[in-house]
Amino acid sequence: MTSPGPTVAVDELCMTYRVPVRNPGLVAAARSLVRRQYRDVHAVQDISFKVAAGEVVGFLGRNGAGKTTTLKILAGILHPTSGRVRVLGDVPWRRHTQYLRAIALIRGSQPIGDAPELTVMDSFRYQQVLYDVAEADFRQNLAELSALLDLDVLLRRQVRALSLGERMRAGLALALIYRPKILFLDEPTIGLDLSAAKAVRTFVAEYSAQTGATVLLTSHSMADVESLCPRLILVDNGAIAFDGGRDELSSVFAPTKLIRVAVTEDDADLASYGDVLQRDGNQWLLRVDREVVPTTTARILSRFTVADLAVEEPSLENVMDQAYQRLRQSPAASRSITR
Ligand SMILES: Nc1ncnc2c1ncn2[C@@H]1O[C@H](COP(=O)(O)OP(=O)(O)OP(=O)(O)O)[C@@H](O)[C@H]1O
Repeated sequence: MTSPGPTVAVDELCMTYRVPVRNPGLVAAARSLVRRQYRDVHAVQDISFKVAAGEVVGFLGRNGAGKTTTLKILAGILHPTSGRVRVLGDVPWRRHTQYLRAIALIRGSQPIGDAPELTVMDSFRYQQVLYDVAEADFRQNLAELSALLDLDVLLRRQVRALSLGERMRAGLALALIYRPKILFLDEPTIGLDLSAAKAVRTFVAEYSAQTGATVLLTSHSMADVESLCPRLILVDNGAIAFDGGRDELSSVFAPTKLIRVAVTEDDADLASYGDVLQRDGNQWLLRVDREVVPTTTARILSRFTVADLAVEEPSLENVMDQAYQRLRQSPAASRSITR
């Protein structure tokens, strides 16, 4: 398989689901037997983006934005309604064996396969056969993954008896035993406790750094996004609302910064320098428009005796909250529901 150009190239991708609709009640149920009505849900509308080899990209958006649908198309599970996609130079939904052996889709909601009666070790052996992993590679990969994900204690247990966090650890290792070049991670830390989520993040970062794997990650956890993704693609109503770096996202969607300042004067009043978010004695937390930060700090420094001053970016959570509020008022694309 050759891979000319970007690792992932998505061009004008659209996906429409046709879903049956009916009014509640017995009469409507009987009527729907004779004449079924449908509506179209445009889950993905004209999405285009590229991802280079080794990039770790956060694919973000509100509930129902179209993230999982896009990842399923990239992973070859869904055939899109229209558009062009190349991943590693291949068309995902053709499901070439070579392609399926180069990618992994890992879903936090269903981290492990369909055979809960197998032990974890049997699941690994099954995966080895399925993905044609040579015995020596299998042993080496399993040893490395076991050490990183603390799997030894799980290998002889039945999949059905694992907790969610244990399933996620085992699921990640199962997906990576064949060393995929691309990871599609759909909410990999959903439902995990703090330390389990941190372990998954650390592991994903190490895997991509060690192997140069490309990662496309959806998550509602800003801790995941913050620690893993230098680049963010924000989708809304099935369309791309933003594609760029974290700082750029802040400047687009959060037009303010925070100035944290401590002055020595007891009677100082800084209320006229910005919105006062907090005041604790001589310490003030002010919110000011981004473009006036330099002049505001200069004015504060010249007017007061400043003991400490720091300019802070709003947290990613805050930026995303502002982005979602903005998109709620003016969606990136208005999803048309046709009947
Ligand atoms: N199999 C399906 N049949 C019909 N509609 C679907 C199907 N799967 C998803 N949808 C609809 O497509 C839209 C996008 O769904 P998708 O699961 O891609 O969103 P998401 O961004 O992953 O959301 P979340 O953050 O809640 O997981 C939603 O309106 C959803 O209801």
